[in-house]
Amino acid sequence: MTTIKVNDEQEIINKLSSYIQKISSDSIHNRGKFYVGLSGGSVVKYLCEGLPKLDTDWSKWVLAFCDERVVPEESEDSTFGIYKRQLIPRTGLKQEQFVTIKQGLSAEEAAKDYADKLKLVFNGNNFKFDLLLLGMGPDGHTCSLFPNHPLLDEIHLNVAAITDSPKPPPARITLTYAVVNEARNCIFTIGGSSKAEMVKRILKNKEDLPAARVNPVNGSLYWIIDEAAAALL
Ligand SMILES: O=C1O[C@H](COP(=O)(O)O)[C@@H](O)[C@H](O)[C@H]1O
Repeated sequence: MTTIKVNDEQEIINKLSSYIQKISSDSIHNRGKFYVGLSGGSVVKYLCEGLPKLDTDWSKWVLAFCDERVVPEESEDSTFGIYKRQLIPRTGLKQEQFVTIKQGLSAEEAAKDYADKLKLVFNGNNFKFDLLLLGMGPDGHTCSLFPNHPLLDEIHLNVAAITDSPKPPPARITLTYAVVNEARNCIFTIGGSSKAEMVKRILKNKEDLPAARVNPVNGSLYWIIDEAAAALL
């Protein structure tokens, strides 16, 4: 694991962008495509500011979601909806390159449908992302994997439904650790003082919280943390 401390959120964006530039270029050069998993929350802002500056062949990108809220695409809570409005118009990306959840389904149905779509883009059940862009909530959750939730122990499903998310909205779908820990690269970006206590509990005290369970078996893990979030380390 590599921990990168930076001064502020602007430096998070700069550092994150340089990792994405390198990993996407290598993936496209070596395998012809770049498979990336996006998160919601604060990661959206970092990506919407950083990605438009990349020098890349956007047509080679395949974008999916580490988790998604089961809400209408027009809702402020829809992670894809935000990228659609704030990222697509500023890059060469097209909507068809995003693997999205189907509208109008229950969380259970949406998770199954999303897993089927991932099977198609990955040509099978081995969902090997080149890069997962992860956030962490102040409670230590990542994706929609929350502390003390039974989904933390899900070993059969690649994509799971959750209908009792402690953070609203309650209905979501999420990648499970079976997929997360198969990724070639995982990058957490953590900014702000509200995350400082949790950063300490995970990186210093080594507590077993959801974000701490991200540990790719054959991949690289990076935590990019700003000064405010790293204050208690
Ligand atoms: O609900 C969610 O929260 C996490 C963390 O969000 P943040 O705003 O604290 O960074 C996010 O990574 C996840 O994708 C989202 O659905």
